[in-house]
Amino acid sequence: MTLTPVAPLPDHEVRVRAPGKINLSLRVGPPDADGYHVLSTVFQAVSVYEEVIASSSERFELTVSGPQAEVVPTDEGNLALRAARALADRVGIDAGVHLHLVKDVPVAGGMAGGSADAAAALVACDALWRTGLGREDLVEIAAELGSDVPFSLTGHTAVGSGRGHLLTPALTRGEFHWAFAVQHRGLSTPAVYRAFDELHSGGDVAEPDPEDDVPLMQALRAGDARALGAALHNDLQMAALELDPGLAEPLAVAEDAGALGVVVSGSGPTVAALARSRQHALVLAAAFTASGVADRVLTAAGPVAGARVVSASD
Ligand SMILES: C[C@@](CO)(OP(=O)(O)O)[C@H](O)COP(=O)(O)OP(=O)(O)OC[C@H]1O[C@@H](n2ccc(N)nc2=O)[C@H](O)[C@@H]1O
Ligand SMILES: Nc1ncnc2c1ncn2[C@@H]1O[C@H](COP(=O)(O)OP(=O)(O)O)[C@@H](O)[C@H]1O
Repeated sequence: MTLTPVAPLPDHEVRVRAPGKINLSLRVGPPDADGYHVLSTVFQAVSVYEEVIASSSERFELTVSGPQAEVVPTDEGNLALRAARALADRVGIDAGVHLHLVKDVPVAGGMAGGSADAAAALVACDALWRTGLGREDLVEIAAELGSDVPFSLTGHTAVGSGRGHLLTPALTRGEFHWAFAVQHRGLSTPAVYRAFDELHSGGDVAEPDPEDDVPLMQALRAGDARALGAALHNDLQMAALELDPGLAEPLAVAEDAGALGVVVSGSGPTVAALARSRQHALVLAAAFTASGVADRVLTAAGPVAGARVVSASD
């Protein structure tokens, strides 16, 4: 494809918001030749947001603010910067960008904050540089950046297969309300997958079967929070608990406080508790706070949309 990008306008700025996610179900199969695991997962985007502000610059630059800004890499390891470079390479644009990340999604928390930043950077730079690419092109670049990045673009609720990057939208009714117990200590995603492999070194891992999530999909379609709570599932939870045994505490606190269901989010260590209502989510959050089992406590609702432009100035 030959594209002739228009030079970015000076002082042009684009703001994009992208959500964090939880895995309502995460079923993990054996690793493939590259060490990646075949997944069957159900993602839900929740109303905890990253904001990426992209502005014209001759260089690729990045600044970060938010509750854990000091632990976020600002060099080439930052997924948002990698996303901007990947898009520039794809369209052959000879320009840089300044990205400012306003982070709210927990860092290394299993809620895909870095993926949200990458998706937001793609959408922001696409608008800034007026690349003319289609949505499918952005999804393709997203999948090269990380397994969770396509979902951060898409949002809502979706079934993920392959490495988690092949998405099918899921039907849902109404809103679900969540409380999150966040740990600043974080967990490394590759380390949790390695711990999963060690726990299953006897070779007892089968290909994940989406049929196992039929009750969960029915609960989503019916908007039945109680049935959803009973169907939450995470094959990585035991591995996360092995690496961070302290996670048993927020899991127990949420159960004692009457959560409809409680699960480690993705590779953890964030613990997600499903509430009956917005009000009940505040009750669960108060239980997390009062028991001192979290460094930070959040409430949110889902599903919400994926990465979207919120404002653009010419
Ligand atoms: C566990 C999950 C569940 O949604 O999310 P997080 O908890 O990280 O948010 C994902 O599978 C994480 O996706 P993401 O964080 O994008 O992973 P990637 O950058 O693609 O890969 C990071 C590392 O995770 C492992 N990995 C990732 C995906 C996958 N299907 N199998 C894997 O084994 C590999 O060790 C890989 O080197
Ligand atoms: N934009 C970013 N925000 C946060 N972490 C990032 C970013 N880019 C790269 N990283 C690195 O990726 C790691 C995991 O990122 P994150 O997406 O927050 O967690 P998770 O994969 O658990 O959902 C971080 O510990 C950090 O070293």
